[in-house]
Amino acid sequence: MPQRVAVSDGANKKTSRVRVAVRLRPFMGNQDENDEGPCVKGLDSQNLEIINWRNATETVKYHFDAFHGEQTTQQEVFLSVKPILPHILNGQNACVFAYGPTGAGKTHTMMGSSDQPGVIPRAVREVCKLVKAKDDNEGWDYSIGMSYLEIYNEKVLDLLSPSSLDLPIREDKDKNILIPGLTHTTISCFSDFDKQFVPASLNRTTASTKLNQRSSRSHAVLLIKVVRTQRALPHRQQTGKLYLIDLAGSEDNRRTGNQGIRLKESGAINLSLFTLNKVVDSLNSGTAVRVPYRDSKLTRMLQDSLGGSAHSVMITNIAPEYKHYFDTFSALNFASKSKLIVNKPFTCETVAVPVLPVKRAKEDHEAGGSGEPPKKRQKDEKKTEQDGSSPSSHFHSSSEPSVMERLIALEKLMMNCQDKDKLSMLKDVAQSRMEIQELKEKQKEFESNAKLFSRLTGEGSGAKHEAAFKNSTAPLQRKQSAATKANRQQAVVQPLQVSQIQPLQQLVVVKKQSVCVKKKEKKISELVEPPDGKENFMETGWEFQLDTSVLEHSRQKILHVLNTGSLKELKSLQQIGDKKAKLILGCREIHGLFIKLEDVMKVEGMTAKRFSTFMKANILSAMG
Ligand SMILES: Nc1ncnc2c1ncn2[C@@H]1O[C@H](COP(=O)(O)OP(=O)(O)OP(=O)(O)O)[C@@H](O)[C@H]1O
Repeated sequence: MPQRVAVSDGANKKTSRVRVAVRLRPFMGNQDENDEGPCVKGLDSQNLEIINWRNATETVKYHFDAFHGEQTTQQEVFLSVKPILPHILNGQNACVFAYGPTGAGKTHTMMGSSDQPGVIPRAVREVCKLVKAKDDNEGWDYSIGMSYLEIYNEKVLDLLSPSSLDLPIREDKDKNILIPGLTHTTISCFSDFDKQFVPASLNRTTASTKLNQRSSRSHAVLLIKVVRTQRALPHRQQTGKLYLIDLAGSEDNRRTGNQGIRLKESGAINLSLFTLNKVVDSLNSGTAVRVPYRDSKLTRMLQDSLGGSAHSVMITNIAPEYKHYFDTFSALNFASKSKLIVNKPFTCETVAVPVLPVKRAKEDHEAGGSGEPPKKRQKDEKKTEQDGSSPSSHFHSSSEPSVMERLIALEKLMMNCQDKDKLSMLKDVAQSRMEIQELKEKQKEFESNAKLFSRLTGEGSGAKHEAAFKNSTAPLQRKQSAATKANRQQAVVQPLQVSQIQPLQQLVVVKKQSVCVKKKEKKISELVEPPDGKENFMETGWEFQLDTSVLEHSRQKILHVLNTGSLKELKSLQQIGDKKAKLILGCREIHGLFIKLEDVMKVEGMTAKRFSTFMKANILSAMG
């Protein structure tokens, strides 16, 4: 039985850094309603600058392994990829992926068109050429095979044999990623590949969105496998894999206008890209206990390509128009982070006679930061923070009213935190985004079930069931039917007469129209949380006993702290610790200011019950 071993290749003892190239697509003037010029400009073959959003007379500069300007040809972009291809003939893995916002040119870069073929056809042609050029006297036989799949709505679908079957992703004992059941076809030349690839690409899920007429709704992954077998004993066999990936674009749904199925797809796309971000953060931290590869199918599949055993090239596609400014800025920052990931290539080999496995030098997740000098961008951003210049009017586009707030919040957040905090905060933000998305999905599912339910139960009983449904969704929507309101008012009076509330009477004595609070020595936050966790009158309508103006004043005070408070000020709120305070800051960055107090339930872990406890503690505290 052949045994698979991982042997370190003498020629590749050095680590291999992810090479990051940035490609700027040509300006599409007619798409820019305000007819402004480009916001990004190339400086030379490695450097570019983007307008500083704080002051349009300044720019922020970035340095990458390669910068491809608007006039770059497909062949020139391919030259960034070409050097990694020979490795797959030596049993090593390589990966090329196009990353960037929707409509920025990823599919153009990877697939291209018949007259302007992209990286994928050029790379496959090159691999075929390299295999053909191998000297017979070296004593190895080569075979090339291909698989092609898409990750659509977190499902792995075979594009060569389309079906709705969600294929599993597995890992072998050498940490190679495998997809059992995925079609694998042998190809002997480029035209063999082309015959399979072109029709299979039509199976990929695409749709029209406001930002791209033919937007990829999935991540497309082409796998080219080169197996070489030694003719003589011990018939060593080496397998090299090349992943060529056209990622779906990150989407801001306020601008795509996505709804229904498009919105669901977008949720899955953004979720997997957020996870990709988290993986990059973990790898960069170098001390991560666990790199969250398994949190999305995309990152699970890229596990042996990012921070793993592959030679990788990331092509970040960006668009020059002002309306894409925020996406461009985020994509450039992500690309900057990715420069720090170091891969450790090794050769995968099987032999005909049993040999003891050679232990891989280190675990994948140890391939952390390379200790590159701090990015100049950060320095530039700091400089602009100090000068306090006013934001450019360019960004007050009517189509994107909150971009400025998001940028300001993001920057403020980054500036206020220590490096370690920054990292954990970024992780928290990504985590919250994921959870928010999941909650939204659940809520939608719940709503449609409820609608179906009320339809099934008929007209007469409909209102009753609807009321029941409204009650059960109350923690998310904070809307109350008249029926529930009445119940709550009752609850104000009733509990005062029963013994269960005895401990709380010691805490607060509240009369209508006037407020009188008697406190014992204990901390409010300790007292408002009943020890047995049961609901009591404090949980069900206590605020109705307070003077409305006092109550409103306290609520405004809390809202003000939530919206403007620094980390320290947030932590001074009752029930808010360090982690929650960071999550609130993160939530502010994603969703903007909290319009009403109930919006704080968007924060991860802030359930309706916790929110109610939080409110009680803080209102009582605000009242002194
Ligand atoms: N370098 C380029 N030269 C000419 N046209 C380009 C270039 N890059 C992109 N385009 C054009 O811009 C449009 C959007 O590009 P493309 O579909 O490749 O974007 P994308 O990033 O793949 O978007 P999505 O994530 O929505 O799939 C297409 O019409 C494409 O032909």
